[in-house]
Amino acid sequence: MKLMVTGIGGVGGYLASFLSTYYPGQVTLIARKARKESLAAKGLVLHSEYFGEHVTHPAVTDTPANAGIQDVIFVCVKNYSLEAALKAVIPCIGADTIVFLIQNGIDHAEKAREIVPQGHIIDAAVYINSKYNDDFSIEQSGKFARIFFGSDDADSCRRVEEILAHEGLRIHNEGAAIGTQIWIKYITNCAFNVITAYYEETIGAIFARPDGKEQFHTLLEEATNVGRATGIALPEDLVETIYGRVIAQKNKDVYSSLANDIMAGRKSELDTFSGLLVRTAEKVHVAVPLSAMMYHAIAKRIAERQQQ
Ligand SMILES: NC(=O)C1=CN([C@@H]2O[C@H](COP(=O)(O)OP(=O)(O)OC[C@H]3O[C@@H](n4cnc5c(N)ncnc54)[C@H](OP(=O)(O)O)[C@@H]3O)[C@@H](O)[C@H]2O)C=CC1
Ligand SMILES: CC(C)(CO)C(=O)C(=O)O
Repeated sequence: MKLMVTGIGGVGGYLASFLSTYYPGQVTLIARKARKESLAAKGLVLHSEYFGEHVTHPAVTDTPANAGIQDVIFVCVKNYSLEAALKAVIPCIGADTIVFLIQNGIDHAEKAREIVPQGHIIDAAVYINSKYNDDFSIEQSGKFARIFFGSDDADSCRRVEEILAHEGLRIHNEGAAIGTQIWIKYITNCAFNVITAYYEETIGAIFARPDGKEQFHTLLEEATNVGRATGIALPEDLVETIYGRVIAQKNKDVYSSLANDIMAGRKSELDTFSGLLVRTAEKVHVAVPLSAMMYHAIAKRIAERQQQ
């Protein structure tokens, strides 16, 4: 079997370590420059609270075409890198190749369909806290790594389910109903990622603010209202379910991928979250005042920092 992972950061690094543990000799990583050199020289190093310590040695290349047609390509880049990453792996996509997308957001599958000439696209929503370190090792914190995935192609979903059914990942094959999970994750991100980026504080510190929990709840409500207005089927008690889950979360000493990127001065997925939410809200005539306020405030802060 030929498995490829492109985007060897927090999420892709974890998944690549998981895959190369169970499928040694069958995994190729797509990485560039210093990351590629490091992965080739030292292997892929994972420090994971959930999966343990692993050093694996999958093949690494910055020239995907050399790896040939793949069975599954896991695309783990940020939303804004999707187009470039997909175009680079087109030579590896045959008629039967599964292109498994792991991005936060709601528009990446549609974008991917326009780029990928053949094969089968599977969309996924991942719940994990993982990042890459300066030495390109991967650090996963928390006792969970969960993936919901699906598409209307049941055969491809079953093939991926068989590949991923191992300790170190909790998997949920949602089939054609994946859109609901994509929106549930998106709503979570439009609250969790945006509020941690707005305050540049951990979710625990935000909940200790007098209005922190209420603001988090309002962000969930706003995003849920937008989702429903677009016609997506969402559970009746969704806001309370997500709110309750995050309130009950044991480790609250965490930011989000968005907050981490903004605080580190890196390019971010702000537009993927509140930017797109605010634009969609306008189209479907739903008021999202808190999301809009936080979006504009964060965007302004990023622009000001870039000018300094
Ligand atoms: N991190 C987390 O805990 C979570 C992240 N997510 C989502 O998962 C997705 C991935 O996030 P995350 O893993 O954090 O991202 P990272 O920034 O950690 O990693 C992205 C990786 O993609 C690489 N990359 C960028 N462009 C290309 C390209 N054209 N070809 C090949 N590789 C490329 C980058 O390498 P380079 O240095 O070469 O640019 C980097 O290694 C995002 O949509 C995020 O929102 C979801 C849940 C949790
Ligand atoms: C929900 C959360 C915070 C962790 O899975 C996330 O998706 C992110 O950090 O991007």
